[in-house]
Amino acid sequence: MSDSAPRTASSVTGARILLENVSKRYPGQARAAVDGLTLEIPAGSTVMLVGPSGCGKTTTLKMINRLIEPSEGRIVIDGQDVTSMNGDELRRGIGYVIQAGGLFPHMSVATNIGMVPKMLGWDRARIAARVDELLELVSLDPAVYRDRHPRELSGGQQQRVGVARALAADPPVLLMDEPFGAVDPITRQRLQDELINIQHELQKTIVCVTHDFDEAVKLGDWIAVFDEGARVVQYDAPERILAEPADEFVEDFIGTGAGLKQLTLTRVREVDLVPAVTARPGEDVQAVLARGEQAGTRDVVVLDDRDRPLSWPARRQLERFSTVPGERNERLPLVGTGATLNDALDTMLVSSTGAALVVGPRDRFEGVIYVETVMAAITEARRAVDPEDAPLGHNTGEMPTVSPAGPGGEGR
Ligand SMILES: Nc1ncnc2c1ncn2[C@@H]1O[C@H](COP(=O)(O)OP(=O)(O)OP(=O)(O)O)[C@@H](O)[C@H]1O
Repeated sequence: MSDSAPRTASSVTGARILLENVSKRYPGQARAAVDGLTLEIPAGSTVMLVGPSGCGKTTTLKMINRLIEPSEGRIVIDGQDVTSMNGDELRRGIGYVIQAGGLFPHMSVATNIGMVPKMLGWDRARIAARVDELLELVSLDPAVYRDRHPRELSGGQQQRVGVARALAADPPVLLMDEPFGAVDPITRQRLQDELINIQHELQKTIVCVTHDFDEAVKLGDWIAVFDEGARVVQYDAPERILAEPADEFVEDFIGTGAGLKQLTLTRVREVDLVPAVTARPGEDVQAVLARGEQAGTRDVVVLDDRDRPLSWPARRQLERFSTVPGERNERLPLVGTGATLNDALDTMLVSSTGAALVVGPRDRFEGVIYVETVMAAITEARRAVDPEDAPLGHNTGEMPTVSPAGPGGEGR
């Protein structure tokens, strides 16, 4: 992939993608699966493709890495027309994540993750170091997981390895097709949070297909709502789609509770966290309690050697010991900094603590969030998004859906 195009920000490693007038006609089908689609995917942003079953989401996604060849039109990545380049070469530069991870069952986790780097001719030491780095990134302990086989992993862990594999050669673009469709809701929430954290760190360009509108709101910087033939009905920021759905089709698609969905728009990292006194296993309990008193906080969080929360004992519990215990409490209410306030509330409700521990990248402890903070944030007005910032998205022969009046201009 060429490096010639300017990047929008110094930290952005993703590339801009432009679909220009792209169509796909499958043999024997009367209607085009994708009909004259023009779609801009800004560098470093996450764009979610949503719409009813069969509307052309997956076809659109797979045309970007040419697993499906477009019948017409051009696809430009980072200034380079990729429609005519070698497909295998193109795919080595684009991460691809599918449901359930799509791992090769007969290969170890490390071999799965190191596949593309190996094809690119990296030496063994560099691949091994990269595998460990990526396992850390997706919150799996390399020493425990690198030699396991996919069948020895939970669904969520397989999905994490799938993400690590897609990121292996540090591609500027990540394509995801229903990446979290096969895991239970709690694991899905956790994986979404991790993806948000990873994206915060890496700033890739992500195009993601989902059936789940809440997931689109949570993960997307921009959401493209498609109707049949990948017709762009609305392409805008989640805030604006919720506040001003372009037409009844989008309204139906959003479903009920748009007001509540606003809650999914604010992330934990955007609210003020309450600091806690942290302690290490083996520390003198009285010294820790004195520190807490001095800091005026009742929360003591015990961290492991990588700053990950082990337990969150109440003062009374702690007083029963002379030194801080090192056991891990498996039922700690944890939320990621990328989690939404909605998720934070869920976590608090499930654990009935009225508060949760917030962890950042690599599960490092960041602070405590209280239910009061969430309630206060809910009452705050939603963030304003300038409609002019919305990327380009329309189909041939239609008025562009992006106008100063916003993408709703078309149908209103
Ligand atoms: N290989 C194929 N041959 C013929 N028609 C196809 C092929 N793949 C997809 N289609 C048709 O193209 C249209 C778009 O399919 P696509 O899989 O892109 O939709 P989608 O929005 O991803 O659907 P879903 O949400 O159900 O996964 C559908 O009508 C589908 O039946």
